[in-house]
This record gives sequence, C-alpha cells and structure tokens, in this order.
Amino acid sequence: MKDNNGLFGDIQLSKKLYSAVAEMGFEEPSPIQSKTIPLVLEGHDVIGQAQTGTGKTAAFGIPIMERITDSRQIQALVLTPTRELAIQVSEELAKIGKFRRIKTLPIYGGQSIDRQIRALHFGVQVVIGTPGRLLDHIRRNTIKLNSVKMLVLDEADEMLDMGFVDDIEAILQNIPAEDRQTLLFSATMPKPIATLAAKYMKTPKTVTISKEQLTVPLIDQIYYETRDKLDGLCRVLDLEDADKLIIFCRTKRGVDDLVASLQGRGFMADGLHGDLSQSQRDKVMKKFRDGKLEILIATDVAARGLDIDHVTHVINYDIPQDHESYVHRIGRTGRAGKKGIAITFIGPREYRQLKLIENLAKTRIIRKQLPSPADVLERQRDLLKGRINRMVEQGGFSDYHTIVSELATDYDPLDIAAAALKLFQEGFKEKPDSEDSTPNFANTGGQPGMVRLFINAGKAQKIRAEDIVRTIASEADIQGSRIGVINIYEKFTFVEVPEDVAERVISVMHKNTIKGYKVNVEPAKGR
Ligand SMILES: Nc1ncnc2c1ncn2[C@@H]1O[C@H](COP(=O)(O)OP(=O)(O)OP(=O)(O)O)[C@@H](O)[C@H]1O
Repeated sequence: MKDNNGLFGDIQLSKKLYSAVAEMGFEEPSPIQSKTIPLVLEGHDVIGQAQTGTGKTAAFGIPIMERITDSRQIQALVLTPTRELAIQVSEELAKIGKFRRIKTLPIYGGQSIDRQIRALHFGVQVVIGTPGRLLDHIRRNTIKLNSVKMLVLDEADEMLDMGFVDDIEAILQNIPAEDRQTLLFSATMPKPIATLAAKYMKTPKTVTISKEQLTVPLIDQIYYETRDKLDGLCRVLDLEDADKLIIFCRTKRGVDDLVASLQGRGFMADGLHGDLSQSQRDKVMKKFRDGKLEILIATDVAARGLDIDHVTHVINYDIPQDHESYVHRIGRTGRAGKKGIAITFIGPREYRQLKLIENLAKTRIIRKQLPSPADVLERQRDLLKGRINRMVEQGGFSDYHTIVSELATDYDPLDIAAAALKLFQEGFKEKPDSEDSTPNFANTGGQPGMVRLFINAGKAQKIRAEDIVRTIASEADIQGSRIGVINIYEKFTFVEVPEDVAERVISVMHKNTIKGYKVNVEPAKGR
C-alpha cells in the first residue's frame, strides 16, 4: 500500500484505519469497496452486490470502524445467517478496528449465553450475530440496541428470505429508525428481495459490481454426469492436486454418510452441519482453517460467506437447490483474486436443473469425462515426478549420496533410482530378507493392457488383505485365471488384472466401505 497519509485508493481514511487495513495486507480497495465505502461514509443507506470473495465484509467494516465513537454502547449491529459467519465477520471487523480499540462481539446460538451476557455487560461497540440468539437476548433484556446507528444485513438476500424475515423485523423494532443507516450486502440479490429491502431503507444507493456474471471468472466450473457419484468422487479426489476442498451435500444425513465413506477410504475428511454441537462445529472449522483437515463435507450451512485460505476446490456432490446456492457454494474458492475449481456431479435426470442454474447464474459450466484408472495412474505419476523435482531443487539429501554411491558400484544408477521410487511408493517397511523378495506372478504373464491394483488394507493382517481382494475379485466377477494375488508386504496385496477389469474392481471397492483401505493403480510388468 502506498505510504500517503491514509489514502486507501481514492478513499481518505483516518491514520488508525489506514494502518489497520495496511496491516491486513490490503493494497488497493476492491471495486465494491471503492464504490460503497464513500457512500456509507456520507451516511447513505446502501445495497451492495458483488461476486463472492471480493471484499464485501471490509466494504461495510471500514466505514463502520471509521464512524464508531469511543463510547461503550452498541453502535453497529451486523446480522449474519450462520454462526461460523458471525465469528468470521467479528474477527475481520476486530482487525479493521484494531488501532481504534473498538470492541466487537459475535452473538450466536450454541455458545454459553452467560458468557455473552458478561461480555455485553463489559461493553462492546459492534455486535455481529445470528437472529435467533439476538432475539433471546432482546427477550431477556440483556442487550441494548437503542444506540445502534448502523445496521448491516450480510448475505442480505438470505436474511430477508422467508426463514429469517420475521426475526429481522422483530430485531428492527428495537433499533430507533429515524437516524438508522441500513446496509445490505450479498453476491446475489434477487429482485423481490431488493424490493422488500427498500421497505427498511431510506432512498438506498444501489451498487452492483457484477451484472453480467454472478460467479467469479477465476473459478473453472465443470460438471461430471455419472450414475455412481461416490466412485466418480473418489477418482476425482485421487486425481486432483488439491490443497483444501469443500464438498457440499444436500442433507445432514448425506454429509454423515459421505464422511464415513471417505474416511473409510483413508481420506482426511470431516463434516459440518446444523445437527452438530457448537463445540464440534468449532473443532471442525478450526481443523479445516489450520490445514489439519483436507476435506470439509458440509450442507449449505457452509455455503455463504466463509472465507478460508487455500480452498482450491469446491465440489457439489449433490446439485444445489437453486442458482443462488450454486453461486455462494462455489464462491468458497477463487477468492481475493485467486483461482479455483468448482466441480458438480449430476445424475442423468439432473441435466436440466444444471442448465437452469447455468442460465440464471449467467455462467458456463463445462461438461468433462470422469478420469479412468489409467488417468489416475498417469496423474499419480505426474504428482510423484513433481514431488521429486521439488526435492531435487530443494536439495538437503546429501546424506543419501553415500548409499547411492555404494550401490552404484554394483548397479546401474537408473535401476537404483527406480527401485528407490518403488519402495517409496509402496511405503517401504523393514522386512526380513527372503531369498527372493521380487514377487513372482502366479497365473499372470504381465500381458500388455494389464494394470496392478495395490490394495493397502491399512492395519489389516495379510490374510485380511487377501480376503479383501478375493471378495472384490468375485464381486467384480474376475475369473481366478485372470487374477494374481501376491503378498509383497504384510499390509499390501497385489492384484494384476486387465485394465477394463480394474475399472470394475475399483468401483466395487469404492462401494464397499471396508475400513482403512486405499487402492493404487500401477502399470503391469512382464516376468
Ligand atoms: N482490498 C482488499 N485487498 C486485498 N484483500 C482483500 C481486500 N478486501 C478484502 N480482502 C480479503 O478478501 C477475502 C474475501 O473477502 P470477503 O470475505 O469480505 O468477501 P465477500 O465478498 O464478503 O465474499 P462472500 O460473498 O463469499 O461473503 C478476505 O480474505 C479479505 O480479507
């Protein structure tokens, strides 16, 4: 950010606000901020619409923190549809108001109300809350809203939807209307909502950043049509080079089932939905934000507003109910100018619904073919090559030179490298020397077009791993003559089958939630 006494783009900020946004790494205001912050600072009511991840929180947060006085009364109230969003917005506003020492407080269900009462008693200037718990405090008379001058409806179209509108009106009755400044923000603003909003506002200024397209252009949007979504999802997860992924299901039960299926396949996944206790929700969100969880599986409770770093993929395991939900769900990736990938799975009868979403969201969703086992194999090899490239660039493996140079007196370095790679891939385990540790294939000649399925049955015993393979082989209708079951290590079992058969084996395996196994595909080798 240029050091020129408080200018944030063309917006003149106080020194303290300027220092705060500089500390947050904001160089220039985003389009929605450039257009709405001056209007809010002048005292106008504003309806702001801009794509997901483009800084709407700071668009209202900066002017709020600029206009709040030091008196310890609640002067601004921000309403959000979910608890996680209340917490997140409270933290972002606290950063913006840091040098002004403004006190913000999230108020939401599931957290001890006594703790909130104590904090309110201590004195805060900005409250960010979900309507239900706020109404609890109003009924108990443990919150005073008579000094509120600024009211924000974040995710406004959701807040004014029939589920919330009565609660919103009940809250509004406790805020003096004459000098109340009302701000509405969302990435989607259906016409009926904008009309309804006018009822609560005084000649609002409307700022729309994204008329032509509701979704972020930096998000690659694709879809797969399949009858077996779990099989398709597992292949995509095996193939994609993701950092963090959010997978959306339509129901809480769907979330729980998918969590079990993916955990059973060794993926680091966990679920988030409204039936979880608040402490469970907080724990899952913390693990996901801290990078200790790779896959968050959620209902639409996580669709709006959540701003989590490094979410590279959003996957609609169930197609969203409407285009607004689609826009918000995929908006969890591709934020603040970063790229993202949005994948939607549809069944044969959901094609028309997808096309409707595409038209209403004014976007394009490209059809793609699901990856085949050979694609998965190819991808795994590319990822392995990528990891080796990075390792060679980084260096730091000189300790291993001795081993290689000793081996190089007897073997070709190429063979040494290939053998080391194979051990790495197979999760090398110390094992007693056997006269011939290279596997000899029973019943297979390593014919071309064959692939090897490594079934890592986790902690299962050798016999268990073979059981798995034989069960699956019979379920996948593989005749004995075409399958080689060799035990390379205690926990690895090896199946060499024709490529087309591999496809059946993999889909059968993905259907069985056999605890803790993972399947890898390798090209077959001759004798
Ligand atoms: N001017 C800015 N420069 C750089 N980063 C910014 C700027 N304003 C906001 N950000 C960052 O961009 C990210 C997205 O901001 P925010 O969550 O407010 O988006 P949003 O428009 O509210 O998204 P959604 O519609 O999903 O709620 C946040 O990490 C925020 O800190």
